[in-house]
Amino acid sequence: MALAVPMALLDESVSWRDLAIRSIASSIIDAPTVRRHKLSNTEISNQNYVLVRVMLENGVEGYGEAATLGGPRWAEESVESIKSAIDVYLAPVLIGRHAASFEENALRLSKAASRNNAAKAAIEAAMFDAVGKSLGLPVTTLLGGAVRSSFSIIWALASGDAGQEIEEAQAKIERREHRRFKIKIGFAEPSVDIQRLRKIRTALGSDVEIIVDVNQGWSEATAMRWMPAFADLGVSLIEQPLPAAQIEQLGRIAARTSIPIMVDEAVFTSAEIIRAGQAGSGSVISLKLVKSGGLLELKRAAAVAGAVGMELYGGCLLESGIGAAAHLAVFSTLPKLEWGTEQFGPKILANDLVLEGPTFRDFEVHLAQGPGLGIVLDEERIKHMTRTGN
Ligand SMILES: O=C(O)C[C@H]1C=CC(=O)O1
Ligand SMILES: [Mn+2]
Repeated sequence: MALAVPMALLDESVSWRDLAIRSIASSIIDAPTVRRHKLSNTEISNQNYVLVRVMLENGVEGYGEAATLGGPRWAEESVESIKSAIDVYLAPVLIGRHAASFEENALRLSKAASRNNAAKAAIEAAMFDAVGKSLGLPVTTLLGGAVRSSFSIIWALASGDAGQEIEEAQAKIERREHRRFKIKIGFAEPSVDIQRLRKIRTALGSDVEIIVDVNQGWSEATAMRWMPAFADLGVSLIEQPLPAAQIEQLGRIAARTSIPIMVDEAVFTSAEIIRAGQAGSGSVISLKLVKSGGLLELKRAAAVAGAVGMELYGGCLLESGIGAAAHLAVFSTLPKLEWGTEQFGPKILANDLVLEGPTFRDFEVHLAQGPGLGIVLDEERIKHMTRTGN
């Protein structure tokens, strides 16, 4: 099939050849976190990413990042599987192709490998970054234009130690960084989680927003028994209480609770979003690049979710400033984003991977500025954190 030349390239200063993909390189990064982060099914004190570098014929390099959480635990992809999917199956189908043919490139990626969403999203983010930098345009412009440049930003409390979590939350409020909190639960009995939450609620007061993420840790029976106690503590949202596959069961508990349910691990594809919508499984959806498999697909997921009546929440998988910039670029173009975002990942890292990227102030995260994703990598730090020997 002949490749169409995008209109922007009729500007003779950037030729078709300039935007051809010369190389795609991937590397594994192990980045320590400032503290232990616990989920119902795993815990980390090191975040693992695959950093993707797409080099164009004009010498411009774009960056993307695939995040994981606890190896192949949060989802089936691990940094090792992502790197080999990119190197062996995905990169080869894009070399020499036009980087700005985003839809066609996404089709080629989906023909080369099914799912592998984190890997595909990282490559697509890097292509957007490289093309944006080449054209002198922010990625948001390539995605249809931003309707917001800053977002209300949620922080996750996840050490499991109420005293530590209260101190951490109070410091975040004091520094005007966060006043909305998502608390990870489900690694202890609900009665223990309730005690922990009660301490946090008492210390922080009733004005502070509290969301809980169970990460699939409960059964339907446990949820039915304990959700009223969480409602009494003023929890505003319960994320993924049941195992991902239990869409109908989730629908049954959603119908019985006064707390909105957010679907996370249960919905990756648009078809899954529609199924969840039909089953009434949740009234809010967490949007993530590792689930959608690309920036354009995330926009479609948001539209489908909106059409089945779900409100939108800008999710994360503890991305660094690289992945956060890509998420915020897409989130900024969504007509609605009712719940703001939890793209706090750069702040959970002992050292972020970027020198310039999204910034955090006044309880908001602000879009990175400049062409492409607006990020500048901290190459020195990245060199230290790059895994060698693979
Ligand atoms: O939402 C998840 O399940 C994954 C992740 C995002 C924030 C956090 O604390 O954990
Ligand atoms: Mn979640």
